Amino acid sequence: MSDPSTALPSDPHRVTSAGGSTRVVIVGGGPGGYEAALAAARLGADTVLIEERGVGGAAVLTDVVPSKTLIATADVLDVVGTSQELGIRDADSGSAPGAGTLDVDLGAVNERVQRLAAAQSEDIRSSVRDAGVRILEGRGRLTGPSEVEVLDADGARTEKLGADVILLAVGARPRELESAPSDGERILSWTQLYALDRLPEHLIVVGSGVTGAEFASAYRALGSEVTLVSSREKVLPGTDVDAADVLEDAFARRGVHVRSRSRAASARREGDGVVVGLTSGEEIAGSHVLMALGGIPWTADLGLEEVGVRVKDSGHIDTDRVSRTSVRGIYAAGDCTGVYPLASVAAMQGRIAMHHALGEAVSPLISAQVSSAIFTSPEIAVVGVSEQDVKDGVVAGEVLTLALDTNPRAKMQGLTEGFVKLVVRPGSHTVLGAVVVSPRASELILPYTLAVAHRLTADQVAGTSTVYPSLTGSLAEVARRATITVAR
Ligand SMILES: Cc1cc2nc3c(=O)[nH]c(=O)nc-3n(C[C@H](O)[C@H](O)[C@H](O)COP(=O)(O)OP(=O)(O)OC[C@H]3O[C@@H](n4cnc5c(N)ncnc54)[C@H](O)[C@@H]3O)c2cc1C
Ligand SMILES: NC(=O)c1ccc[n+]([C@@H]2O[C@H](COP(=O)([O-])OP(=O)(O)OC[C@H]3O[C@@H](n4cnc5c(N)ncnc54)[C@H](O)[C@@H]3O)[C@@H](O)[C@H]2O)c1
Repeated sequence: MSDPSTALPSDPHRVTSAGGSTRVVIVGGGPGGYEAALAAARLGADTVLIEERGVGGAAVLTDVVPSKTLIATADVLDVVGTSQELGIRDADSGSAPGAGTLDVDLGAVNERVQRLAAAQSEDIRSSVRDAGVRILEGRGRLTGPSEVEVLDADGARTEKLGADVILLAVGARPRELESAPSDGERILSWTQLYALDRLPEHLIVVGSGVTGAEFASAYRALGSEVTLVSSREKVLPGTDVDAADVLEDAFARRGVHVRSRSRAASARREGDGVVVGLTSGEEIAGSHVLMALGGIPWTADLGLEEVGVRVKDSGHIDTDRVSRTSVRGIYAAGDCTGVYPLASVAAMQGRIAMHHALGEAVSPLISAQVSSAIFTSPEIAVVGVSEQDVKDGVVAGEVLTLALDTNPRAKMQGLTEGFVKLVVRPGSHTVLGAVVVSPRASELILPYTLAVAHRLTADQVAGTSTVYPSLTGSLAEVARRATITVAR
């Protein structure tokens, strides 16, 4: 997909209601839906948001907010657990502090997680309502190209809404294996983890995508024994290979057992624990298993086929870069489109849809400018063109990497893991992409995201003042080296 950078005019053929303001109906109240609702209301549309489970969506209630809140606790323990070199000792034993000497009250952690998620959901509900959006509880379903019905929990229709513009932002749910049905106690999906009140003794995590890697990292830091069942050669398929290597080393150092090239075939309860069967016939015993096999879009019973909205084989709704579906007036955003399953992208797609539908000029989604982070220890953040794109000949680029252990601040903080990688265009040295692997990489990636979005050159990044000592010094330093090396 190529990404034009110029703004597109709004759809000149878009439908508007006769007379009054445009009627917008949004199905799904996650980031795709609620950000769209806020945008539509601000643009003067008569806006209704239909949500079945809770405003904020899975992002706020079960996915992003809960996982990152849990990880906040895990991060503290990870720092403490690697603080021996900094001279920190356990007061009683004098030994290195860590999982063995510190206790985690998982009940308290999860109580905090759930409180925060509920509060965040309520905050969003209030801002959406205050913006003038009507919020309806129930399940939305298309009954025509400009009509949506609302069903209650028993499937009875409570309302039928006419719409000039419809946005579908229904998200996705965890994929399950039939031979490993979750029971909410020991065989768990990621949405069920927060009901645990005691730390699993031995958590088996199946799936080494972003979700599996984040939970494996977090639960190990919290003190569980962790086995990660990875179907691939390396963890985090599709991520920068050097970053995946750093994470595998970090897992090894922290005692996460990675079972690479292993596929789970089943999971069952046995006694006080679980047994995960691999396709090889081998079995792994643990106290709990987390199935992290990716998501399935909630598109099956949405009336899409009847109305003619084109759906891919995967169940995702087919959209273009301004979030239009194949049916005029119907837009889609977020995980149900499968474009880039991130909360930040869902929100962007939702806003873009509303701006387009309501007559504002819009910039289409530019995937090459999307930054994302994996919240493991250390974190991995990426933006733009990857080294793999360069190797595959998709883009001409030069790649420079600088290990973080040369950075003075990293030395002071005792950081040994991580690096900064920059991809620049040969000749112009325009910054095309970057990877940062370090604590708080999710924060450190922003200067590179700005550089990619605004086509800054490595010289401009290198010439920007950085604080001494700071990890950002390495962001400028690798850019400096890029200009010298590439110029040669
Ligand atoms: C464990 C985990 C951690 C993640 N961490 C991050 C992260 O750190 N950063 C990041 O950017 N992304 C993260 N993601 C991805 C992020 O959660 C999703 O990309 C995001 O939730 C997508 O937003 P959405 O609006 O498309 O859907 P959702 O957040 O899934 O919301 C969709 C809503 O629609 C509702 N709905 C569904 N069908 C109907 C219907 N028929 N009628 C009414 N309502 C309906 C659902 O109840 C749901 O509330 C994470 C994902 C997981 C699984
Ligand atoms: N920090 C973040 O931004 C964040 C965090 C979590 C998820 N997400 C988003 O959610 C999306 C989905 O991530 P995910 O990790 O949930 O799903 P995924 O589809 O990326 O990964 C699932 C993994 O499970 C493996 N798998 C499938 N069946 C298996 C089996 N039987 N045995 C062993 N392994 C098996 C797959 O090969 C795959 O590698 C990501 O692309 C990401 O955008 C983002």
